Amino acid sequence: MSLAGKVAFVTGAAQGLGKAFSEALLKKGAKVEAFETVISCFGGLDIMVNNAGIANEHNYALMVNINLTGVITGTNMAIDLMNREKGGRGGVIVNIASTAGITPEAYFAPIYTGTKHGVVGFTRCWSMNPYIAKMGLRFACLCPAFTDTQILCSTITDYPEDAQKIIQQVGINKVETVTEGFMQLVEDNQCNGAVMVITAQNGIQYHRKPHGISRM
Ligand SMILES: NC(=O)C1=CN([C@@H]2O[C@H](COP(=O)(O)OP(=O)(O)OC[C@H]3O[C@@H](n4cnc5c(N)ncnc54)[C@H](O)[C@@H]3O)[C@@H](O)[C@H]2O)C=CC1
Ligand SMILES: CCCCCC(=O)/C=C/[C@H]1C=CC(=O)[C@@H]1CCCCCCC(=O)O
Repeated sequence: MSLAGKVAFVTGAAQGLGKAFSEALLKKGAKVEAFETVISCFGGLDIMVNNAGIANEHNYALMVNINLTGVITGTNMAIDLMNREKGGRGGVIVNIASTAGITPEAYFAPIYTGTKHGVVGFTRCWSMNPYIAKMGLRFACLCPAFTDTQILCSTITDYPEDAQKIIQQVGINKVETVTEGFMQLVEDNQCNGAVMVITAQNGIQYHRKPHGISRM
């Protein structure tokens, strides 16, 4: 997908990965906008990134609301705006999960892990929907392991030694590597249903191979 002139919306773009994703999209010529103005200013939406998330095991209602309900709400709103059958231009929806959404390895974050499993399942399910080809939509899920942003300082302070052990085992991703993987998901038009895993040890890998929407 050429990104020149495309309109993107990234949730949680004030800092961390959301900010890096927005900057990478802008560099390629996309317009990164606030949701309220995408229709009035740019006539539509092409790229939706549900990125906002927190790590707070003490307030599970808030975390489920932001990490899972937020992704579902953002996806539903984007589908409405992007659906070709309803006058939209089609496009891609990228949901940001975590390796915690695939393999639970740390006992201290069961709720965070649950929300991210939800994001992976939700996104994969949409990618298999036979109607999305007509709607002109594709779906992908990005699952980074620990990455060098502020979220790392959150709830893991409750279990600093255990967290440190896991972090030492799996390492810490650079934001640049995660952004590179993210841009692959956005730019590859044939990529639907990808679940991309990014670790410091193994770099960018696909947990589930993408399938082209044309073959559905
Ligand atoms: N940094 C890491 O180790 C990893 C992060 N992730 C995921 O990546 C995503 C981005 O996180 P990071 O950039 O790392 O963390 P971060 O803490 O730097 O950024 C999170 C962003 O989400 C926004 N946000 C939080 N609650 C919000 C709300 N209610 N409404 C709107 N925005 C809200 C914040 O303002 C912030 O801009 C999250 O979904 C996180 O779970 C996934 C795997 C690893
Ligand atoms: C190997 C796990 C990588 C998890 C990457 C991630 O999303 C990290 C987020 C953490 C930042 C602060 C936290 O409290 C978050 C969760 C910490 C551990 C999650 C591990 C889940 C698991 O793999 O069991």
